[in-house]
Amino acid sequence: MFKVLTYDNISIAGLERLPRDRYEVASEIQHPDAILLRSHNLHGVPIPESVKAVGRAGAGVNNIPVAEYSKRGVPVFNAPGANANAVKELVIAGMLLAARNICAAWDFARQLEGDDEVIHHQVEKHKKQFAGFELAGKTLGVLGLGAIGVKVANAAVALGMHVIGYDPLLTVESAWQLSSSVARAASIDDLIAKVDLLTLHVPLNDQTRHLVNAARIGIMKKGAVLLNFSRAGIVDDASVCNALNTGHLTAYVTDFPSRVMLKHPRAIVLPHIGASTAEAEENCAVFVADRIRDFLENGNIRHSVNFPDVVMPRTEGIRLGIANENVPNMVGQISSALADANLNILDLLNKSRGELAYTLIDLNSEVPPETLERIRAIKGVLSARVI
Ligand SMILES: NC(=O)C1=CN([C@@H]2O[C@H](COP(=O)(O)OP(=O)(O)OC[C@H]3O[C@@H](n4cnc5c(N)ncnc54)[C@H](O)[C@@H]3O)[C@@H](O)[C@H]2O)C=CC1
Ligand SMILES: O=C(O)CCC(=O)C(=O)O
Repeated sequence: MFKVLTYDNISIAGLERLPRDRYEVASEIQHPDAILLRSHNLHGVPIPESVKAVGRAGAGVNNIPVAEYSKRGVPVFNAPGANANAVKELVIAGMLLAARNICAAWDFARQLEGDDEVIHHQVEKHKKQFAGFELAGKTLGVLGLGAIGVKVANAAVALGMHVIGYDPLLTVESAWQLSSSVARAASIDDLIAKVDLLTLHVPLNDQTRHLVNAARIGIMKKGAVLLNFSRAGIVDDASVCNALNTGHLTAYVTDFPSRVMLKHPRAIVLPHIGASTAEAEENCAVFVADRIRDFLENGNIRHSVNFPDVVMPRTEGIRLGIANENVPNMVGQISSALADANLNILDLLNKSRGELAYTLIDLNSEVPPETLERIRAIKGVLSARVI
């Protein structure tokens, strides 16, 4: 039996990918083989010795200390693109909420009193304060053209907007998906200086923390709208607050509320619901549960954020999965240990990614415990298990 510890609300469709006759899945469990989570913060949470894999049912992994798991030879999986459509739809909604002052107009309408004639009179008298602008013809800047950014850019083109994008690490896959109408900015500053609305779709990391700060807001057009459905921390909220106060920014729309933004009349703050649709929750949970299962049962790695993709079809025999540092002579030392135990290698696949590597080896017979311990003791081996 494999044990899977869950945090957060994981879609049942995903949990059902882990059959009950082979998996014990619970929110409280001792010695888990894997952790399945959404936004729960794992920073500072001790890593149980037993954990072999972590699955993030979503895109962002800034809630997971990936480097610490890497040192332990534990792959962290996510679900790239599985919730992108949900976020795209909320971003489009966010642009419309801001452009048409929908939140303030709704608040106004809900507090009206009196009979229909009075209400009608009040509506016609005051509606001018909620006059907005149309998205068609406006310029949208999309920072980060990954799974979400590409979908947002293409949808904005379909709405008649001019779209400019910036992503120095644009993948070939994203480039294929992106509308040819999307123009390319030369830099972040070039992008944000040109746009009427700016939407952020980058991960939170050391390069993107406070990427939108007072200096950058200063070069945005007066009256621009900022949308942040990426992460708190990418935007310096205090600077955005100042810009909203002076009118330099017309609106800030986000699903990452903070104290300074909560009650601000020009901020539209939502709970973190970008990915909260039945479809996205199911897509993410199914995607990542399948990856966790394939890793636990076959040692295969697909869509890990820290290890390379290593997938070998399962044949007869015993399989060894070894995570190691990407340094010379690892495979040589592992092979020697196996040869000394008189084990014959049927198949072997070794791949590296940055400082890490992963090796799958199919063998003709059982690995003696002392051989496994010898492999684990090789300098640079991070984890090794018989599968
Ligand atoms: N509000 C919500 O509920 C959700 C928020 N997110 C957030 O959105 C982020 C993006 O998600 P995806 O598009 O699925 O990820 P992705 O990995 O497909 O795309 C991210 C893109 O950002 C680019 N990028 C990285 N650093 C950059 C920089 N400094 N400047 C410009 N581009 C940069 C990358 O090259 C990549 O193309 C996630 O990391 C997560 O933080 C994701 C899903 C749901
Ligand atoms: O699970 C969620 O609702 C959070 C989604 C998210 O922020 C992500 O996938 O990065």
